[in-house]
Amino acid sequence: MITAIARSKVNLYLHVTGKRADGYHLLESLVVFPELSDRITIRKGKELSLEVTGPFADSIGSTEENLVLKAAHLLKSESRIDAGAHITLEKNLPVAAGIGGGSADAAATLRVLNQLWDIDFSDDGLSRIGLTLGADIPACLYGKPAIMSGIGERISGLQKFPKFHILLVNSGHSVSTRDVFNRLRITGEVPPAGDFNAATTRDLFAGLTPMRNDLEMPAREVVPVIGEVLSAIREQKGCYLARMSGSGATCFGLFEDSEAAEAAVHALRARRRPGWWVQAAAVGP
Ligand SMILES: C[C@](O)(CO)[C@H](O)COP(=O)(O)OP(=O)(O)OC[C@H]1O[C@@H](n2ccc(N)nc2=O)[C@H](O)[C@@H]1O
Ligand SMILES: Nc1ncnc2c1ncn2[C@@H]1O[C@H](COP(=O)(O)OP(=O)(O)OP(=O)(O)O)[C@@H](O)[C@H]1O
Repeated sequence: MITAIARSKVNLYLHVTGKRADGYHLLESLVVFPELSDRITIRKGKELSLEVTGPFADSIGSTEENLVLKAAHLLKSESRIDAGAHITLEKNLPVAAGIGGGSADAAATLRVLNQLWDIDFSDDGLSRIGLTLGADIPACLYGKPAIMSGIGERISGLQKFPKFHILLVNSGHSVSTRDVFNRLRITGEVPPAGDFNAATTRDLFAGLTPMRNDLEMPAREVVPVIGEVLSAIREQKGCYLARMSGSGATCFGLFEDSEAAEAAVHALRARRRPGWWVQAAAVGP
């Protein structure tokens, strides 16, 4: 039996730099992986099966459509292996929330089954398979601070990266990534790429300030309450910057120390609207 954590993904900025002929968008994004995660447990078995538990188990669609099972079936066919597995997914992260939950789960499944089934695919091989299921899967397979580009397949790790704390707030409204990209109108200049091999937290936060998330405006058309969430985060003492992650609707605030981030969690939980999910976590190199 192998247990693996599937960490949330946050896009600290996300610039859309172009569009491919097939409709997929070219991106440049700094991704990090806060210590908030789903959990995958896999045991060897004859068939492939999945059980979903945890606070957000009921938010996912059918088991057959779960990215965990899709990843397992794909790995099985790509490796032509005759094996099964019993998989349990503890779903702790909100679904369709812009923090990569499904992609993180699929990435963890590929990694664990590659080991459990003795397949020995390389990281690049797993990444190529993962990309066919979701553009965020290569980044989630890498799992460390990185600049993501292309449609998500190009991952460039950062050599130096400081530690900080992140506040995550989701209003409970799920967002379709496809819908948000479809609403996007590409206009204006893309801010120049920064150097994010930052030694200090202050340098990192300062470098992020002129950046943006180009998906915020289209996501706010679908979920207007994102504006209220961002304001509520910005009001918190010690919050350096607030922004939306991925295609939304989860928004984040950046803090230098854990005390300020935890105080913000308490303050927001005390006054939150029903259904708001509020968490804080460390982010590190
Ligand atoms: C927004 C991000 O979360 C940023 O990290 C990702 O780009 C989205 O990754 P994902 O959820 O794994 O996305 P996918 O499941 O591959 O794609 C969902 C839909 O989003 C659109 N899509 C996705 C990624 C991308 N680079 N360009 C796109 O236009 C496509 O319409 C696609 O059909
Ligand atoms: N294991 C899974 N966890 C979450 N969602 C899943 C899973 N498997 C399939 N899905 C489906 O995938 C869709 C997107 O969910 P997910 O939570 O990955 O979105 P997201 O957080 O917006 O991801 P991203 O940040 O990569 O765009 C949902 O419609 C959900 O029903």
